[in-house]
Amino acid sequence: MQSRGFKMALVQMKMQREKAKNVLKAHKMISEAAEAGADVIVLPEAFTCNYSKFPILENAEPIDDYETNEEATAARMLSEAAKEHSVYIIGGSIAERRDDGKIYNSSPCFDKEGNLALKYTKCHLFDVEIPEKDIKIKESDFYEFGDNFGIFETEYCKFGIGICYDARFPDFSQVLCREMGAEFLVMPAVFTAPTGEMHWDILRKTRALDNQAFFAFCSAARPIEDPTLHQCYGHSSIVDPWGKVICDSGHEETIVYSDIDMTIVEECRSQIPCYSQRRHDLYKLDKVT
Ligand SMILES: NC(=O)CC(=O)C(=O)O
Repeated sequence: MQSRGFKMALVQMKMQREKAKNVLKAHKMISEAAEAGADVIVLPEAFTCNYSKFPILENAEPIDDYETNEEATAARMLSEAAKEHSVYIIGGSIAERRDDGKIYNSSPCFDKEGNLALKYTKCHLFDVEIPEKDIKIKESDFYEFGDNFGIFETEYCKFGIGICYDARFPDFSQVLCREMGAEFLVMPAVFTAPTGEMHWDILRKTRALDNQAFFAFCSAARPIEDPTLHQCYGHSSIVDPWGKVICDSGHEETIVYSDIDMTIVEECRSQIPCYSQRRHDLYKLDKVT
């Protein structure tokens, strides 16, 4: 019998420039969350470095052979922490260097035995220019595009994984939920503060509502005291399938917890039966891979 209740922790850590310090801090915060009773622990996007071009390249590491490759310090820490505390870890994201020498933005997810159960690679890269907000970012200058979907199966539910900008693509989330059975979307993120101000709240609610699923954003904390670092929005949060925000962290370094009851998904989908009332005689989702 599937267990439908669990505690989720969103680790909103403040990153520094040095990878080793970030890995150490992530381990400490994971341990704190596990000791507080969390069953599923989520980290932010790019938690090994402050989100910007040069630290990302310098801090890249392999993921697949994390058990034997000495360079895989972050992935190995996540695996060991998952096993040590017997928790699921959705490992934010790590700049992943593959054998071809190219860098990907990948989210490694570990089961309670510390096995790498999923590696999802960000498939929508944030290439945008908004002059009025002084934002010019071209992630595709330093990351390659991913091409897989991320379903992380646990005894609680299937989690659908996306990273940051992925949240802006409704059909991506719909494929995860409607085609692949995810009931809980989890997106590690470091939205810019101005774009977060404009869209974070709308996006977290609409992705939950249009899939009648739980939705979590896990951000880094905003390093206000050092303007040379990436100023992300913060506000790690969870929205339930009815569109209600059930926790929100603000922008300081913290861990936010929520007790999740997955039966709300069935309740919501049966009371407002959008799933069964879709007009597939008129339109369909087009999943191509
Ligand atoms: N940084 C991102 O990937 C996305 C973001 O900041 C936004 O969509 O806004």
